[in-house]
Amino acid sequence: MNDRKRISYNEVRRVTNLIELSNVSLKRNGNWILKEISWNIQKDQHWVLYGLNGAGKTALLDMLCAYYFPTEGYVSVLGKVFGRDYLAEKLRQKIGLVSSRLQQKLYPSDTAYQIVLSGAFASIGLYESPTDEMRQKAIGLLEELQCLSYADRIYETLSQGERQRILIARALMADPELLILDEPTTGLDFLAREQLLQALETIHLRTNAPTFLYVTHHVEEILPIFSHTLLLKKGQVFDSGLTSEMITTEKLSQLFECDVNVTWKNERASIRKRLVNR
Ligand SMILES: Nc1ncnc2c1ncn2[C@@H]1O[C@H](COP(=O)(O)OP(=O)(O)OP(=O)(O)O)[C@@H](O)[C@H]1O
Repeated sequence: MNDRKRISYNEVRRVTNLIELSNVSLKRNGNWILKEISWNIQKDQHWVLYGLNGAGKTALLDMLCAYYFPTEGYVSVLGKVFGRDYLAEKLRQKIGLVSSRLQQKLYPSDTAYQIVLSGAFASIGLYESPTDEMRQKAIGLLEELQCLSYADRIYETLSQGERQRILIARALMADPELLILDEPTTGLDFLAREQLLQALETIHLRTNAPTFLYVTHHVEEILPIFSHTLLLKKGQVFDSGLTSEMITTEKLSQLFECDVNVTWKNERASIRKRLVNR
């Protein structure tokens, strides 16, 4: 008799799903901020989380990083089931996070190099002695992201574009399985924005590239590498699926409840509000 362990469909599904949310709702201070969110992210997919101000993007990210626990529903991130497995710290070490909120927590007097190195320990500030291997890796990342020329500069003296690159290098120090970029182009001019997006395309080509989750309210930032998009509206999933099917004139006009025109050129989208004929 074959007594090999039978692998159930659910087990297989949970191995390929990097993130799985099923009917997730979140209540804060008496308000439902997220309502019945169901969302699966598989290892070979790169997602955009798209929604207007106040849609619930930050709340959703905070949940994925185990800062919030769902009021209702099932959440599994990188194989850790919320409520069953011990989470928070260990999980966050496997998630690279680039966000303006993280930027505010960093010590502004640290050098860019120190901030990148601190990513190896997932710490704010550098309290442990980095190994030679970590130092080499940090230098390699600074080189890859074209930040070597300002590696010894104090972080607060860097431009916003330079800071974001440093944060990406820091996030990659721990070889994350998931890289969350929360509106990483805020405050960047269009050239700095394009340079940052180009850096993401380069990271995507690495052999151990993480899965991307890119949060934005600008369709112009959606790169061809972002295969899937979730449209979030008022704390609920408006729709989700292939980016080419989500970022369309029809879909976004419904999402915004106003007539917009979405055009695609060279695999990049742009959006305009449709003018009313006078
Ligand atoms: N702790 C809280 N208590 C009550 N309401 C909250 C709390 N946190 C967030 N909210 C509300 O939930 C809604 C979603 O907020 P969230 O910050 O997640 O939106 P967002 O999509 O990230 O917006 P933005 O693009 O402007 O950053 C907002 O109306 C916000 O006021």
